[in-house]
Amino acid sequence: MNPQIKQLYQIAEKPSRLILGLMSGTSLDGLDMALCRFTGQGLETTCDLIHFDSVPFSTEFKESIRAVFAKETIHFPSLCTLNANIARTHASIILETLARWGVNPTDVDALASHGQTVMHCPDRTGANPHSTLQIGDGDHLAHLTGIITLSDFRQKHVAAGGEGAPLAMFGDYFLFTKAEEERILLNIGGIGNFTYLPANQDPTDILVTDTGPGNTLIDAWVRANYTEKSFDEDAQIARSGKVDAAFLKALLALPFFEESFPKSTGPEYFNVDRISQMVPEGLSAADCIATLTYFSAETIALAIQHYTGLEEGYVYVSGGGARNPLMMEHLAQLLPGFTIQDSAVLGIESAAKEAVLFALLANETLMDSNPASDRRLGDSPWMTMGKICLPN
Ligand SMILES: Nc1ncnc2c1ncn2[C@@H]1O[C@H](COP(=O)(O)OP(=O)(O)OP(=O)(O)O)[C@@H](O)[C@H]1O
Ligand SMILES: CC(=O)N[C@H]1[C@@H]2OC[C@@H](O2)[C@@H](O)[C@@H]1O[C@H](C)C(=O)O
Repeated sequence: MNPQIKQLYQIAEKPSRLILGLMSGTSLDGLDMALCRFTGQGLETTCDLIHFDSVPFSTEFKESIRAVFAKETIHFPSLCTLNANIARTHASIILETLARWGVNPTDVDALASHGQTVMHCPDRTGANPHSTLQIGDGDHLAHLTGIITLSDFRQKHVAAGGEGAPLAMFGDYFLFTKAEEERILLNIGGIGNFTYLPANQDPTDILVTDTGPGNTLIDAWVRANYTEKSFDEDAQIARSGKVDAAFLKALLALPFFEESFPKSTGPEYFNVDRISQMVPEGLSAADCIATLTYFSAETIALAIQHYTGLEEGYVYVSGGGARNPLMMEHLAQLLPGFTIQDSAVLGIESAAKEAVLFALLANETLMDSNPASDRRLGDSPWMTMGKICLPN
Protein backbone atom coordinates (compact mmCIF):
# COMPACT_ATOMS: atom_id res chain seq x y z
CA MET A 1 0.00 0.00 0.00
CA ASN A 2 1.18 3.54 -0.68
CA PRO A 3 2.35 4.70 2.79
CA GLN A 4 0.72 8.10 2.15
CA ILE A 5 -2.68 6.41 1.86
CA LYS A 6 -1.94 4.68 5.16
CA GLN A 7 -0.99 8.06 6.66
CA LEU A 8 -4.26 9.54 5.45
CA TYR A 9 -6.15 6.68 7.07
CA GLN A 10 -4.25 7.18 10.34
CA ILE A 11 -4.97 10.92 10.34
CA ALA A 12 -8.68 10.18 10.03
CA GLU A 13 -8.46 7.76 12.96
CA LYS A 14 -6.64 10.12 15.32
CA PRO A 15 -8.56 11.53 18.29
CA SER A 16 -7.55 15.04 17.11
CA ARG A 17 -6.05 16.57 13.98
CA LEU A 18 -3.81 19.60 13.38
CA ILE A 19 -4.93 21.32 10.18
CA LEU A 20 -3.56 24.54 8.69
CA GLY A 21 -6.35 26.46 6.97
CA LEU A 22 -5.25 28.84 4.19
CA MET A 23 -7.27 31.66 2.71
CA SER A 24 -6.45 34.36 0.21
CA GLY A 25 -9.62 36.27 -0.56
CA THR A 26 -10.78 38.69 -3.20
CA SER A 27 -9.02 41.62 -1.50
CA LEU A 28 -5.65 40.05 -2.44
CA ASP A 29 -4.11 41.50 0.70
CA GLY A 30 -2.21 38.42 1.83
CA LEU A 31 -2.30 34.78 2.90
CA ASP A 32 -4.33 34.10 6.05
CA MET A 33 -3.13 31.02 7.94
CA ALA A 34 -5.03 29.43 10.82
CA LEU A 35 -3.48 26.44 12.59
CA CYS A 36 -6.37 24.57 14.18
CA ARG A 37 -6.69 21.48 16.32
CA PHE A 38 -9.95 19.66 15.64
CA THR A 39 -11.73 16.89 17.43
CA GLY A 40 -14.91 15.29 16.15
CA GLN A 41 -16.90 16.43 13.14
CA GLY A 42 -20.26 17.94 12.25
CA LEU A 43 -22.05 19.39 15.26
CA GLU A 44 -19.59 17.54 17.51
CA THR A 45 -16.65 19.51 16.10
CA THR A 46 -14.37 21.29 18.54
CA CYS A 47 -11.80 23.68 17.14
CA ASP A 48 -8.86 25.27 18.99
CA LEU A 49 -7.20 28.04 17.05
CA ILE A 50 -3.56 27.55 18.00
CA HIS A 51 -1.90 30.15 15.76
CA PHE A 52 -3.13 32.72 13.27
CA ASP A 53 -1.16 35.00 11.01
CA SER A 54 -1.72 36.94 7.83
CA VAL A 55 1.33 37.49 5.66
CA PRO A 56 0.98 40.33 3.14
CA PHE A 57 1.78 39.68 -0.51
CA SER A 58 4.44 41.73 -2.31
CA THR A 59 3.17 44.44 -4.64
CA GLU A 60 4.66 42.56 -7.60
CA PHE A 61 2.83 39.33 -6.67
CA LYS A 62 -0.48 41.19 -6.20
CA GLU A 63 -0.06 42.89 -9.59
CA SER A 64 0.58 39.52 -11.26
CA ILE A 65 -2.75 38.24 -9.87
CA ARG A 66 -4.62 41.47 -10.72
CA ALA A 67 -3.48 41.05 -14.35
CA VAL A 68 -5.83 38.06 -14.68
CA PHE A 69 -8.22 38.45 -11.73
CA ALA A 70 -11.87 38.70 -12.83
CA LYS A 71 -10.80 39.90 -16.29
CA GLU A 72 -12.76 39.07 -19.46
CA THR A 73 -9.58 38.99 -21.55
CA ILE A 74 -6.21 37.84 -20.26
CA HIS A 75 -2.74 36.76 -21.35
CA PHE A 76 -3.38 33.02 -21.08
CA PRO A 77 0.23 31.91 -20.39
CA SER A 78 0.16 34.22 -17.33
CA LEU A 79 -2.77 32.28 -15.90
CA CYS A 80 -0.90 29.00 -16.38
CA THR A 81 2.24 30.39 -14.73
CA LEU A 82 0.23 31.82 -11.85
CA ASN A 83 -1.31 28.44 -11.04
CA ALA A 84 2.19 27.23 -10.15
CA ASN A 85 3.48 30.52 -8.83
CA ILE A 86 0.65 31.12 -6.35
CA ALA A 87 1.20 27.62 -4.92
CA ARG A 88 4.98 28.14 -4.71
CA THR A 89 4.52 31.52 -3.01
CA HIS A 90 2.00 30.08 -0.56
CA ALA A 91 4.31 27.11 0.15
CA SER A 92 7.23 29.32 1.05
CA ILE A 93 5.03 31.58 3.23
CA ILE A 94 3.70 28.45 5.00
CA LEU A 95 7.17 27.02 5.69
CA GLU A 96 8.48 30.37 6.97
CA THR A 97 5.41 30.86 9.17
CA LEU A 98 5.54 27.36 10.65
CA ALA A 99 9.23 27.93 11.46
CA ARG A 100 8.36 31.27 13.12
CA TRP A 101 5.66 29.56 15.18
CA GLY A 102 8.09 26.77 16.14
CA VAL A 103 5.86 24.14 14.51
CA ASN A 104 7.49 21.27 12.64
CA PRO A 105 5.74 20.68 9.27
CA THR A 106 5.72 16.95 10.01
CA ASP A 107 3.42 17.67 12.99
CA VAL A 108 0.79 19.25 10.71
CA ASP A 109 -1.68 16.58 9.58
CA ALA A 110 -3.08 18.46 6.60
CA LEU A 111 -3.21 21.76 4.74
CA ALA A 112 -6.62 23.08 3.70
CA SER A 113 -6.00 25.39 0.78
CA HIS A 114 -8.69 27.64 -0.66
CA GLY A 115 -6.36 28.88 -3.41
CA GLN A 116 -6.93 32.17 -5.17
CA THR A 117 -10.24 32.85 -6.87
CA VAL A 118 -9.49 34.30 -10.29
CA MET A 119 -12.99 34.00 -11.78
CA HIS A 120 -16.44 33.35 -10.36
CA CYS A 121 -19.32 32.86 -12.81
CA PRO A 122 -22.66 31.98 -11.26
CA ASP A 123 -25.00 31.57 -14.23
CA ARG A 124 -28.24 33.57 -14.12
CA THR A 125 -29.41 32.67 -17.63
CA GLY A 126 -29.74 28.89 -17.39
CA ALA A 127 -27.58 28.60 -20.51
CA ASN A 128 -24.45 27.44 -18.68
CA PRO A 129 -23.59 25.58 -15.50
CA HIS A 130 -22.42 27.71 -12.59
CA SER A 131 -18.62 27.85 -12.58
CA THR A 132 -15.82 29.17 -10.44
CA LEU A 133 -12.04 28.96 -10.68
CA GLN A 134 -9.52 28.91 -7.84
CA ILE A 135 -5.84 28.46 -8.71
CA GLY A 136 -2.62 27.74 -6.79
CA ASP A 137 -2.35 24.00 -7.32
CA GLY A 138 -2.66 21.65 -4.34
CA ASP A 139 -0.09 19.11 -5.63
CA HIS A 140 2.56 21.83 -5.67
CA LEU A 141 1.69 22.76 -2.07
CA ALA A 142 1.75 19.12 -0.92
CA HIS A 143 5.05 18.39 -2.65
CA LEU A 144 6.81 21.58 -1.56
CA THR A 145 5.70 21.44 2.08
CA GLY A 146 5.58 17.64 2.50
CA ILE A 147 2.11 18.00 4.03
CA ILE A 148 -0.99 16.21 2.71
CA THR A 149 -3.12 18.95 1.17
CA LEU A 150 -6.85 19.29 0.61
CA SER A 151 -7.57 21.95 -1.98
CA ASP A 152 -10.07 23.32 -4.48
CA PHE A 153 -13.09 23.08 -2.17
CA ARG A 154 -15.63 24.82 -4.38
CA GLN A 155 -15.79 22.44 -7.36
CA LYS A 156 -17.90 19.66 -5.83
CA HIS A 157 -20.40 22.21 -4.55
CA VAL A 158 -20.77 23.41 -8.16
CA ALA A 159 -20.98 19.82 -9.43
CA ALA A 160 -23.91 19.28 -7.04
CA GLY A 161 -25.76 22.34 -8.36
CA GLY A 162 -24.45 24.99 -5.93
CA GLU A 163 -22.70 28.19 -6.94
CA GLY A 164 -19.48 27.15 -5.17
CA ALA A 165 -19.96 30.04 -2.74
CA PRO A 166 -20.55 31.00 -0.04
CA LEU A 167 -19.30 27.88 1.79
CA ALA A 168 -18.98 29.55 5.19
CA MET A 169 -22.27 28.06 6.36
CA PHE A 170 -20.82 24.62 7.15
CA GLY A 171 -18.31 25.93 9.67
CA ASP A 172 -20.70 28.62 10.89
CA TYR A 173 -23.32 25.99 11.66
CA PHE A 174 -21.03 23.37 13.18
CA LEU A 175 -19.14 25.82 15.39
CA PHE A 176 -21.56 28.62 16.18
CA THR A 177 -25.22 27.57 16.13
CA LYS A 178 -26.94 28.38 19.42
CA ALA A 179 -30.40 27.48 20.70
CA GLU A 180 -32.77 30.38 21.24
CA GLU A 181 -30.60 32.97 19.55
CA GLU A 182 -31.23 34.32 16.03
CA ARG A 183 -27.60 34.46 14.87
CA ILE A 184 -26.21 36.11 11.79
CA LEU A 185 -22.55 35.55 11.01
CA LEU A 186 -21.60 38.37 8.67
CA ASN A 187 -18.27 38.46 6.87
CA ILE A 188 -17.28 41.71 5.20
CA GLY A 189 -14.33 40.89 2.97
CA GLY A 190 -14.00 42.05 -0.63
CA ILE A 191 -17.58 40.77 -0.93
CA GLY A 192 -20.13 40.67 1.89
CA ASN A 193 -21.79 37.40 2.87
CA PHE A 194 -23.74 36.07 5.83
CA THR A 195 -25.02 32.84 7.35
CA TYR A 196 -28.29 32.93 9.29
CA LEU A 197 -28.42 30.33 12.06
CA PRO A 198 -31.99 30.13 13.32
CA ALA A 199 -32.81 30.04 17.02
CA ASN A 200 -34.66 26.75 16.48
CA GLN A 201 -31.36 25.20 15.21
CA ASP A 202 -33.22 23.47 12.39
CA PRO A 203 -30.57 22.93 9.67
CA THR A 204 -33.19 23.23 6.93
CA ASP A 205 -33.88 26.82 8.02
CA ILE A 206 -30.26 27.97 7.65
CA LEU A 207 -29.76 30.68 5.05
CA VAL A 208 -26.56 31.78 3.39
CA THR A 209 -25.90 34.34 0.68
CA ASP A 210 -23.53 36.95 -0.63
CA THR A 211 -24.91 40.45 -0.15
CA GLY A 212 -22.90 42.39 -2.77
CA PRO A 213 -19.75 44.43 -2.30
CA GLY A 214 -18.00 44.56 1.05
CA ASN A 215 -14.70 46.40 0.58
CA THR A 216 -13.94 45.61 -3.06
CA LEU A 217 -15.33 48.82 -4.60
CA ILE A 218 -13.96 51.03 -1.83
CA ASP A 219 -10.50 49.47 -2.26
CA ALA A 220 -10.61 49.80 -6.04
CA TRP A 221 -11.68 53.45 -5.84
CA VAL A 222 -8.95 54.24 -3.33
CA ARG A 223 -6.30 52.55 -5.50
CA ALA A 224 -7.48 54.43 -8.59
CA ASN A 225 -7.51 57.86 -6.92
CA TYR A 226 -4.88 57.80 -4.17
CA THR A 227 -1.72 56.23 -5.58
CA GLU A 228 -0.04 55.76 -2.20
CA LYS A 229 -3.01 53.95 -0.58
CA SER A 230 -4.61 50.53 -1.10
CA PHE A 231 -7.64 50.90 1.23
CA ASP A 232 -9.47 53.58 3.19
CA GLU A 233 -7.80 53.07 6.55
CA ASP A 234 -10.23 53.72 9.40
CA ALA A 235 -12.57 55.35 6.84
CA GLN A 236 -10.55 58.57 6.89
CA ILE A 237 -11.38 59.37 3.26
CA ALA A 238 -15.07 58.39 3.49
CA ARG A 239 -15.48 60.57 6.57
CA SER A 240 -14.12 63.56 4.64
CA GLY A 241 -16.80 63.14 1.95
CA LYS A 242 -20.57 62.84 1.93
CA VAL A 243 -23.04 60.31 0.58
CA ASP A 244 -24.42 61.32 -2.84
CA ALA A 245 -28.10 60.39 -3.12
CA ALA A 246 -28.18 60.09 -6.94
CA PHE A 247 -25.09 57.85 -7.07
CA LEU A 248 -26.45 55.68 -4.25
CA LYS A 249 -29.81 55.29 -5.99
CA ALA A 250 -28.12 54.22 -9.24
CA LEU A 251 -25.98 51.67 -7.37
CA LEU A 252 -28.97 50.19 -5.56
CA ALA A 253 -30.75 49.79 -8.92
CA LEU A 254 -28.10 47.34 -10.24
CA PRO A 255 -29.77 44.10 -11.44
CA PHE A 256 -27.83 41.97 -8.87
CA PHE A 257 -30.08 43.36 -6.14
CA GLU A 258 -33.24 42.24 -7.98
CA GLU A 259 -32.06 38.62 -8.16
CA SER A 260 -33.53 36.24 -5.63
CA PHE A 261 -31.55 34.90 -2.67
CA PRO A 262 -29.33 32.93 -2.28
CA LYS A 263 -26.77 34.34 -4.68
CA SER A 264 -23.04 34.78 -4.96
CA THR A 265 -20.96 37.39 -6.69
CA GLY A 266 -17.49 38.86 -6.99
CA PRO A 267 -15.39 41.63 -8.50
CA GLU A 268 -16.34 40.16 -11.92
CA TYR A 269 -19.59 42.06 -11.35
CA PHE A 270 -18.76 44.75 -8.79
CA ASN A 271 -15.83 46.53 -10.40
CA VAL A 272 -14.71 50.06 -11.23
CA ASP A 273 -15.50 49.72 -14.96
CA ARG A 274 -19.17 49.04 -14.29
CA ILE A 275 -19.57 51.51 -11.44
CA SER A 276 -17.64 54.48 -12.85
CA GLN A 277 -20.28 54.88 -15.58
CA MET A 278 -22.80 55.71 -12.83
CA VAL A 279 -20.84 58.43 -11.07
CA PRO A 280 -22.56 61.83 -11.37
CA GLU A 281 -20.35 64.36 -13.11
CA GLY A 282 -17.99 66.27 -10.87
CA LEU A 283 -18.45 64.04 -7.80
CA SER A 284 -15.21 64.05 -5.75
CA ALA A 285 -13.31 60.86 -4.99
CA ALA A 286 -14.06 61.35 -1.27
CA ASP A 287 -17.82 61.64 -1.95
CA CYS A 288 -17.64 58.50 -4.12
CA ILE A 289 -15.89 56.58 -1.33
CA ALA A 290 -18.36 57.88 1.27
CA THR A 291 -21.22 56.70 -0.99
CA LEU A 292 -19.61 53.29 -1.68
CA THR A 293 -19.11 52.75 2.07
CA TYR A 294 -22.78 53.50 2.73
CA PHE A 295 -23.79 51.37 -0.28
CA SER A 296 -22.00 48.29 1.13
CA ALA A 297 -23.60 48.78 4.55
CA GLU A 298 -27.07 49.38 3.12
CA THR A 299 -27.00 46.34 0.81
CA ILE A 300 -25.79 44.16 3.72
CA ALA A 301 -28.60 45.48 5.96
CA LEU A 302 -31.25 45.05 3.24
CA ALA A 303 -30.09 41.51 2.48
CA ILE A 304 -30.26 40.56 6.17
CA GLN A 305 -33.75 42.07 6.56
CA HIS A 306 -35.20 40.74 3.30
CA TYR A 307 -33.71 37.25 3.25
CA THR A 308 -34.16 36.38 6.93
CA GLY A 309 -37.29 38.48 7.56
CA LEU A 310 -35.84 39.29 10.99
CA GLU A 311 -36.18 42.66 12.67
CA GLU A 312 -34.03 41.73 15.61
CA GLY A 313 -31.25 39.32 16.41
CA TYR A 314 -27.51 39.07 16.91
CA VAL A 315 -25.00 39.92 14.18
CA TYR A 316 -21.38 38.76 14.57
CA VAL A 317 -19.06 40.51 12.13
CA SER A 318 -15.76 39.23 10.72
CA GLY A 319 -13.49 40.20 7.81
CA GLY A 320 -11.65 43.43 7.10
CA GLY A 321 -14.89 45.44 6.92
CA ALA A 322 -15.31 44.92 10.67
CA ARG A 323 -12.21 47.17 10.97
CA ASN A 324 -13.91 49.99 9.02
CA PRO A 325 -15.51 52.10 11.78
CA LEU A 326 -17.81 54.04 9.45
CA MET A 327 -19.17 50.86 7.86
CA MET A 328 -19.94 49.56 11.36
CA GLU A 329 -21.65 52.85 12.35
CA HIS A 330 -23.83 52.67 9.22
CA LEU A 331 -24.74 49.05 9.98
CA ALA A 332 -25.73 49.89 13.55
CA GLN A 333 -27.96 52.69 12.27
CA LEU A 334 -29.49 50.56 9.46
CA LEU A 335 -30.15 47.51 11.69
CA PRO A 336 -31.49 49.15 14.85
CA GLY A 337 -33.10 46.00 16.28
CA PHE A 338 -29.90 43.97 16.09
CA THR A 339 -27.03 43.62 18.52
CA ILE A 340 -23.89 43.91 16.39
CA GLN A 341 -20.59 42.58 17.72
CA ASP A 342 -17.19 41.53 16.44
CA SER A 343 -17.25 37.75 15.85
CA ALA A 344 -14.19 37.43 18.12
CA VAL A 345 -16.65 37.26 21.05
CA LEU A 346 -17.53 33.77 19.78
CA GLY A 347 -13.99 32.63 20.58
CA ILE A 348 -12.23 32.83 17.22
CA GLU A 349 -10.30 35.93 16.20
CA SER A 350 -12.46 37.52 13.50
CA ALA A 351 -9.66 37.94 10.95
CA ALA A 352 -8.99 34.19 11.21
CA LYS A 353 -12.54 33.02 10.65
CA GLU A 354 -12.45 32.23 6.92
CA ALA A 355 -9.15 30.33 7.15
CA VAL A 356 -10.59 28.35 10.09
CA LEU A 357 -13.69 27.54 8.05
CA PHE A 358 -11.63 25.96 5.27
CA ALA A 359 -9.62 23.97 7.82
CA LEU A 360 -12.97 22.73 9.12
CA LEU A 361 -14.08 21.69 5.62
CA ALA A 362 -10.90 19.57 5.36
CA ASN A 363 -11.64 18.06 8.78
CA GLU A 364 -15.13 17.15 7.52
CA THR A 365 -13.73 15.46 4.40
CA LEU A 366 -11.40 13.38 6.54
CA MET A 367 -13.97 12.54 9.22
CA ASP A 368 -17.53 12.64 7.85
CA SER A 369 -18.95 9.13 8.18
CA ASN A 370 -22.10 9.86 6.21
CA PRO A 371 -21.22 11.68 2.99
CA ALA A 372 -24.64 11.04 1.43
CA SER A 373 -24.99 12.50 -2.05
CA ASP A 374 -28.41 14.10 -1.53
CA ARG A 375 -27.84 16.00 1.74
CA ARG A 376 -28.62 19.68 2.00
CA LEU A 377 -27.80 22.28 4.60
CA GLY A 378 -30.37 25.02 4.27
CA ASP A 379 -30.48 25.97 0.61
CA SER A 380 -27.11 24.46 -0.15
CA PRO A 381 -25.97 21.03 -1.34
CA TRP A 382 -23.93 19.37 1.42
CA MET A 383 -21.13 17.01 0.63
CA THR A 384 -17.48 16.54 1.57
CA MET A 385 -15.25 18.92 -0.32
CA GLY A 386 -11.63 19.31 -1.37
CA LYS A 387 -9.25 17.30 -3.55
CA ILE A 388 -6.70 15.22 -1.69
CA CYS A 389 -3.12 15.87 -2.84
CA LEU A 390 -0.29 13.63 -1.66
CA PRO A 391 3.25 14.96 -1.26
CA ASN A 392 5.08 12.24 -3.24
N1 LIG B 1 -8.62 49.63 9.52
C1 LIG B 1 -9.37 49.45 8.43
N2 LIG B 1 -10.14 50.45 7.97
C2 LIG B 1 -10.90 50.29 6.86
N3 LIG B 1 -10.93 49.15 6.12
C3 LIG B 1 -10.18 48.12 6.53
C4 LIG B 1 -9.36 48.20 7.71
N4 LIG B 1 -8.72 47.01 7.84
C5 LIG B 1 -9.11 46.22 6.81
N5 LIG B 1 -9.98 46.89 6.01
C6 LIG B 1 -10.60 46.42 4.75
O1 LIG B 1 -10.64 45.00 4.73
C7 LIG B 1 -10.08 44.50 3.49
C8 LIG B 1 -9.53 43.12 3.71
O2 LIG B 1 -10.59 42.29 4.12
P1 LIG B 1 -10.49 40.70 4.15
O3 LIG B 1 -9.09 40.31 4.44
O4 LIG B 1 -11.58 40.23 5.00
O5 LIG B 1 -10.80 40.37 2.64
P2 LIG B 1 -10.77 39.02 1.82
O6 LIG B 1 -10.65 37.85 2.75
O7 LIG B 1 -9.75 39.17 0.77
O8 LIG B 1 -12.19 39.06 1.14
P3 LIG B 1 -13.28 37.93 0.72
O9 LIG B 1 -13.81 37.40 2.01
O10 LIG B 1 -14.28 38.70 -0.04
O11 LIG B 1 -12.57 36.95 -0.12
C9 LIG B 1 -9.07 45.54 3.10
O12 LIG B 1 -8.80 45.50 1.71
C10 LIG B 1 -9.79 46.84 3.54
O13 LIG B 1 -10.70 47.26 2.56
C1 LIG C 1 -15.83 32.64 -5.29
C2 LIG C 1 -15.25 33.18 -4.03
O1 LIG C 1 -14.05 33.09 -3.81
N1 LIG C 1 -16.11 33.71 -3.18
C3 LIG C 1 -15.72 34.22 -1.87
C4 LIG C 1 -15.76 35.75 -1.86
O2 LIG C 1 -15.42 36.23 -0.56
C5 LIG C 1 -16.64 36.39 0.19
C6 LIG C 1 -17.69 35.90 -0.73
O3 LIG C 1 -17.09 36.18 -2.00
C7 LIG C 1 -17.89 34.37 -0.59
O4 LIG C 1 -18.86 34.00 -1.56
C8 LIG C 1 -16.63 33.57 -0.86
O5 LIG C 1 -15.84 33.26 0.25
C9 LIG C 1 -16.28 32.80 1.51
C10 LIG C 1 -15.12 32.40 2.34
C11 LIG C 1 -17.29 31.63 1.45
O6 LIG C 1 -17.25 30.81 0.53
O7 LIG C 1 -18.06 31.51 2.40
